[in-house]
Amino acid sequence: MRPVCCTHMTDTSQNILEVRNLSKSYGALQVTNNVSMTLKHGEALGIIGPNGAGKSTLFNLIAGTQPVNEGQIILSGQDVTKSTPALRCRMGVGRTYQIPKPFNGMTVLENLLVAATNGGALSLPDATDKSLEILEDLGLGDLADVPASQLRLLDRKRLEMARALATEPSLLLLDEIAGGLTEDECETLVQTINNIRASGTSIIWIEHVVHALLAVVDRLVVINFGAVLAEGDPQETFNSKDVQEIYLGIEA
Ligand SMILES: Nc1ncnc2c1ncn2[C@@H]1O[C@H](COP(=O)(O)OP(=O)(O)OP(=O)(O)O)[C@@H](O)[C@H]1O
Repeated sequence: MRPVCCTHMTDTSQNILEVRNLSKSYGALQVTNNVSMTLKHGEALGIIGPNGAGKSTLFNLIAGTQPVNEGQIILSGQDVTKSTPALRCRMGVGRTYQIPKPFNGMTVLENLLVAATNGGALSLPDATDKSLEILEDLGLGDLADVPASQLRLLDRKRLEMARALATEPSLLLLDEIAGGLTEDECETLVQTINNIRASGTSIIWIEHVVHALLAVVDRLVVINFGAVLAEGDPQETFNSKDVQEIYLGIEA
C-alpha cells in the first residue's frame, strides 16, 4: 500500500482522468482537501470512506455539477475544470446518483432515450437501438414500457446505471449503487459492473458494501475528512491498520 497522497502520472495519454490538488469548501466546511488521483484507461478504482468524508462531492467536482475552489480536472488529457456538466458528459463522463433520480413519469425506455439523445447525442433511432440493448444487458428488457415510478429498488438501481450507460460513457462514476440490495442482487450487480468494465469502460465506484467493491476494483482509495488517507491494492489497503482504525473504528 502506498501511504496518503497519490502520485501523479505525467503521461496523460495513459490516463482517462487526472485530478490535481482539488479542494472544495461549503462556507467554513472544507469538504475536499487537496485531493489528487489518476485513473488509467480501462481501470476500475474503488473509493471508500466514512459518511460525510466527501466522496460524493468528489464526483460532483469531476462531473462538474459543483465548481472546484482549487485544483484541476484533466479528462483524456484535456483540462475540463471549468467545463459544464453537459460538455463533460459529451466527453464521456457518465454518473449515477446515490439516490436514484429517474424521470418517474416516463417509462424505463423513455428515461434511457432522454439520456442517449442528450448526453449521448444519438439520433432517435440509434438511441432506441442502443437503449434496448442496454436494458437487455442489465436485465431490464421486460420492463422497457413500465413507468419508472413502479420499479422495485434493484430495478431502480439498474435503471440509474442504464441511464448513465445510455450516454455512452468512457468513464463511469458509480455512487453507492449496492446499498440496500440482497446478497443475490449484489452478486448480480457485481457481474453487471464487471461486464461493463470488460467492455473497456473505466470505472470509479464509491461504495460502502466493501465486499462487492473488492470483487471489481483494481485499486482502492480511502477518503477521510476530505483528504486521501490511503490508496493501493484493494484488499491490502482495506486491511491496513490506518483504514481499519479510522474507517471502521477498530483498533488494530
Ligand atoms: N451542496 C452542499 N452544500 C453544503 N454542504 C454540502 C453540500 N454537499 C455536501 N455537503 C456537505 O459536505 C460533506 C461531505 O458530503 P458528501 O456527500 O460528499 O459525503 P460522502 O462521503 O459522500 O458521504 P456518504 O457516505 O454519507 O454519502 C457533508 O458534511 C455534507 O453535508
